[in-house]
Amino acid sequence: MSLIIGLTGGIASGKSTVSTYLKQKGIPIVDADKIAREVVEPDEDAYKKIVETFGEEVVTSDETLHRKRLGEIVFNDPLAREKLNKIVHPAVRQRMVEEKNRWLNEGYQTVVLDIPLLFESDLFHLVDKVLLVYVDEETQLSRLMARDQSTKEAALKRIQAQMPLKEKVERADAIISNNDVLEKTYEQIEQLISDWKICAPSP
Ligand SMILES: CC(C)(COP(=O)(O)OP(=O)(O)OC[C@H]1O[C@@H](n2cnc3c(N)ncnc32)[C@H](O)[C@@H]1O)[C@@H](O)C(=O)NCCC(=O)NCCS
Ligand SMILES: Nc1ncnc2c1ncn2[C@@H]1O[C@H](COP(=O)(O)OP(=O)(O)OP(=O)(O)O)[C@@H](O)[C@H]1O
Repeated sequence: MSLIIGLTGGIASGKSTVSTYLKQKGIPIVDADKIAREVVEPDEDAYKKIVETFGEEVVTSDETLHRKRLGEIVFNDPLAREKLNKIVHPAVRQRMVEEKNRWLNEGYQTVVLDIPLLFESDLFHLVDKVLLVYVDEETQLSRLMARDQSTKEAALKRIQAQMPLKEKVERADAIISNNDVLEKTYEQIEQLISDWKICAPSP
């Protein structure tokens, strides 16, 4: 029996921290953020649509996407964000499913789909269980500002582009609280591996 886990949370809640730990245990991770970068490389359809929609100002001198500039546009304008999501999300979903199926075909029984917008994009049908990484609002804001070297205003805009973490809590199958030191987070992951009988070893 396979187990597909949807790993989610808010921005800077600690999804990568959890997925990195699980990866070290030999569990395959399908990373939506990574795929979202791949599908907007210059030779991809999504790239062309983004440039048509947002103009040359979102392209750098080496023809790659100017992520900072595009981020400034879409995190300040819900309609622009909706347009970008409509271009990028279908391609991301398709590649996530392909990647997950490849791991299953190789004989892995547990695959983790790391999807920041699992709730917002209603992607429950892709997973068997939802694992939420939780932090309180203050911690989320300070970690986001520190990691991205961003202002409070910019960080809040990004947080507010997502469903509040407190609402996500109610719909998750399990929650990892990442407010404390990393050691405490790792302990909770170990407990979850045991509770959900997660099969770590490669086939
Ligand atoms: C706007 C973009 C260019 C900004 O790039 P940047 O390098 O600054 O951020 P990065 O991609 O690393 O995303 C960081 C985090 O922002 C949040 N985020 C990204 N896109 C969105 C979005 N459309 N809505 C809400 N939150 C988002 C996620 O929590 C993500 O983990 C980029 O985020 C993007 O292309 N977003 C659209 C695709 C998308 O929704 N990706 C998220 C998962 S599929
Ligand atoms: N328990 C912790 N204690 C201190 N710092 C932490 C802890 N967990 C994560 N961090 C830091 O907080 C930041 C956000 O963590 P991480 O990148 O894992 O979040 P994320 O949910 O994957 O973010 P994103 O949504 O942007 O992809 C990082 O700089 C990370 O090093």
